[in-house]
Amino acid sequence: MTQQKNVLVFRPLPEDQLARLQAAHHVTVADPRKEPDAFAAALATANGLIGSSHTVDAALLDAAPKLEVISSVSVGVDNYPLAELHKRGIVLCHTPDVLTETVADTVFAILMATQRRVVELSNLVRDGRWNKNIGEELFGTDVHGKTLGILGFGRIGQAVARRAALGFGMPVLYHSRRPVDLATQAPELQGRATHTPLDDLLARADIVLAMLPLTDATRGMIDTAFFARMKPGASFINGGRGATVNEEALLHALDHGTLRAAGLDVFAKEPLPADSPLRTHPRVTPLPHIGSATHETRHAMAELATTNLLQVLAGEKPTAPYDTTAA
Ligand SMILES: NC(=O)c1ccc[n+]([C@@H]2O[C@H](COP(=O)([O-])OP(=O)(O)OC[C@H]3O[C@@H](n4cnc5c(N)ncnc54)[C@H](O)[C@@H]3O)[C@@H](O)[C@H]2O)c1
Ligand SMILES: O=C(O)[C@H](O)CO
Repeated sequence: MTQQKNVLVFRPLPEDQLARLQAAHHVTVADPRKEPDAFAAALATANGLIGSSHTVDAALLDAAPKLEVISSVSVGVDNYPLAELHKRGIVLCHTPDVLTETVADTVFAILMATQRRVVELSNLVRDGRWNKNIGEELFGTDVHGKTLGILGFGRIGQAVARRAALGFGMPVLYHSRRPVDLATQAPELQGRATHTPLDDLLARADIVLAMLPLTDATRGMIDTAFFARMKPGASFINGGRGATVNEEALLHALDHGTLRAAGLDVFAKEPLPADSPLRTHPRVTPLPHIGSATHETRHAMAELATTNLLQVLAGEKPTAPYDTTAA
């Protein structure tokens, strides 16, 4: 039997996963947004943290001197100070793979909605403004057969590429630091996805998808020069992290450049501030960070995060550790 430890749950967990933790450990549930004092008190004795969407910094770690593991209910790890965790020997775990296909579905939904103006035209019907056959000023742009350029050709980027190439006959170009070995990683994309220098990708893609993690290298990477190099009339989709994009540059490209439209699931600041022009821009389809937000997938993420936490607290190797030395 594992020694009982102190676990701090900082975002709601499904009941069955909470019960798994409670069966093995002393568990405190305290959301820092709602119960900052209870959260701070539990932090002082916590051996394990589990949750998501909360920025962990060195000061928080100082207040958690017994911490052995943080189990994030997310695949992205940009909320965590990786070097600090490594220095302090705190294990970080995350939830890759279980959300890949769902996020790829969401990205494809935004892509389709953006190209075919689905939300805008649905609102026209809902608002009682459908009083004649729509004319070409409201036509969309084809998806099938168009060229998709992907930055961030990892698990989710490749899952989107499969939908695009195999389902919609779209040639896929991808840019990454090194070519992906399609023969071993994604054989079905051989001959359908091509490693392409960034300039070339931007000049040729009809739709550019960013599916990047937020790192020092990717923060603000999608800037004025990036949009200026995109093919005139192309669209931009972001399913990765908002802060990889300079949002002023994006707005400028929409209003004064040649960007046709943008579909965004993520923003530099979330929830999107009420005064953000991206909220109401006629050629932006904004979504409230719903990439993985299905009942099945959110449960699978919570289950994997719970398993990771229990494994580390039992002295075992977790199913999905994150390498805190990785750049
Ligand atoms: N919108 C959502 O709800 C949602 C859901 C899940 C994940 N995400 C985001 O998507 C990201 C990707 O998830 P994943 O599971 O595919 O991760 P992954 O690690 O499998 O893929 C990320 C890819 O980006 C590449 N990359 C990193 N830095 C780069 C750079 N500077 N230039 C070019 N390529 C670079 C990596 O080599 C890797 O191939 C996550 O880190 C997260 O931020 C968003
Ligand atoms: O990284 C992730 O898993 C998603 O963005 C949800 O936070």
